[in-house]
Amino acid sequence: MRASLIQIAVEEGESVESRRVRVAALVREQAGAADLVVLPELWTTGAFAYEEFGSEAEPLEGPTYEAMAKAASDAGVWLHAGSIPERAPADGSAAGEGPLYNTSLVFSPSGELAAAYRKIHRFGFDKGEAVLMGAGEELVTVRLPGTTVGVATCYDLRFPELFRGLVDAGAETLVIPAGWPERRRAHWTLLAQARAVENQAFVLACGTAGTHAGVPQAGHSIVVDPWGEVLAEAGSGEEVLTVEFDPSRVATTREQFPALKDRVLGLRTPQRS
Ligand SMILES: O=C(O)CCC(=O)C(=O)O
Repeated sequence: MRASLIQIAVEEGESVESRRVRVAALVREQAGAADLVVLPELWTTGAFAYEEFGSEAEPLEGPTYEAMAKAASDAGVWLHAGSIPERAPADGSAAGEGPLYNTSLVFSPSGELAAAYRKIHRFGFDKGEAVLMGAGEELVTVRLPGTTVGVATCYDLRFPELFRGLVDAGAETLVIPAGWPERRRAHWTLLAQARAVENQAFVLACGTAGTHAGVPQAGHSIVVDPWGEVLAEAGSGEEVLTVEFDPSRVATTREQFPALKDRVLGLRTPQRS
């Protein structure tokens, strides 16, 4: 399987619509070069452009959905289109001013929506996404030819129990769009490798480049194999990182070093008297 992670530069000088057109062209360029294309988190606005989440929010099937569905089918690729600020319907049925979510979209090579994932762990503690957006509640996996993909978004990377849930649901390849800041780049690399090793899974983690809302982005998108080896890593600028990997290595790694079988579930904390 060949995957291309498109590490988009999110800078303030470019409008959302221009970036959408530019990114769709980058996806189309992957025709014949990749089976799976991955984009970063909230690349329309930037993950730290909190003021724009509301004004640039879209319904699930909004302009980014339309552009990415078409780009996926034009290129004939599976496309993890990163995430959008989704404005959910107000009453669950009609369009309106409902809550915001950080929602990832995955398209099949015919441009059908294969999965949507609302980010479960919201970043910002007492500000930003954590207060502006709602929390997703469901783990999401998608079956691709040759591998089951488990999806997670950015800050989710810090929560190993989410990934164990994905593994229990059959995930073999973990795809993580992000807008990770440069300030904590060491955590990004370390956590990507940790999630790969502990889950004996491929990790494809795609970040952004550039600076928006005053936050320099880490870039350094990374692909890690089930043994924890880094197969490919981007630099800090805009870049398409293409890698070839063999998804069957997940099964062989899990057979040859069957640590996942030794999990002890339901551990109890000691009672203190
Ligand atoms: O956990 C971090 O350090 C970064 C998380 C983040 O930027 C996000 O989830 O948008």
